[in-house]
Amino acid sequence: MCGHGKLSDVQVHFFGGVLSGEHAARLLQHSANATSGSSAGNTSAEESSSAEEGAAVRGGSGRITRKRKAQTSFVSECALPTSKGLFRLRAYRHQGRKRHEPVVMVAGEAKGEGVHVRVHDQCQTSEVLGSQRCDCREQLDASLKHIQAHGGAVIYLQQEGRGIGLANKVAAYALQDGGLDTVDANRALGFGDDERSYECVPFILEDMGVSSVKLMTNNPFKVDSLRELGVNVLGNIPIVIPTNEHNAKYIQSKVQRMGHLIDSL
Ligand SMILES: Nc1nc2c(ncn2[C@@H]2O[C@H](COP(=O)(O)OP(=O)(O)OP(=O)(O)O)[C@@H](O)[C@H]2O)c(=O)[nH]1
Repeated sequence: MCGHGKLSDVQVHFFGGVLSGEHAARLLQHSANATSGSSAGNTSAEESSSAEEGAAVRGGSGRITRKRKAQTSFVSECALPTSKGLFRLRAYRHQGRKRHEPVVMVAGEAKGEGVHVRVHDQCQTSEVLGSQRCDCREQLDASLKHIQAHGGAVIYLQQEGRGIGLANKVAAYALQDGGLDTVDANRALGFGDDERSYECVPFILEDMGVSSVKLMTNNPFKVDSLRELGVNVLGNIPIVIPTNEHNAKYIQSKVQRMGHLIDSL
């Protein structure tokens, strides 16, 4: 990208404005790296490359790339006492388009038909740093409390920022500080609206002996994605979290632009 010209020549146009100079160049480089699969320099924190895996294939560009077979494996399980009660924590490793380590919090008998399951994606800004820009931490807390009461599982995936990674999410937040909503901010950075993949979930459920689920979510796209992967989703359990002054616009964007429903799907 920067083979010709100077950084100061680079401009990124986005809804409502133009970024220029080194910042724009860096954002474009991030976007290119993050969308180029396993090439070196990937910027998603949870993504890593490993040349020894999979078969070498030649892409349309003539570039040799590594095509990996998606694979999930169980690693171990331990007891996990928490402020919300005692859980079992199951750890997996997944190697696919992105490499990550899914974990599952399990309470009660989580096997067979109609198990209450939440598939939750990492949000360090709220879950670790206490951000109120979103409702992710509250959704995680509510899900853990729910499975303590009813039995079930929370599958926690390292897909920060709807899969774009932590640093890119901060860049998206910066654009939202300038007026874009969560969808347009992703697009301005060159990402899709949602870059998450749930390809490890069917294996994890099968490994746990879960044959069908009631999914704790307000997101129809998540239900459709899991059904397309072969997960038997019997229905959803809405997770309704009161909004605050900092996340009201984000929640509104999730409903208006990403099809989230507050009532039953
Ligand atoms: N790119 C981006 N990611 C965000 C933003 N706010 C939260 N996230 C990420 O969004 C993911 C959670 O997705 P949500 O759309 O809030 O909810 P969901 O999981 O699709 O739907 P529910 O199951 O109903 O919670 C987590 O990975 C967060 O890190 C944002 O403004 N931009």
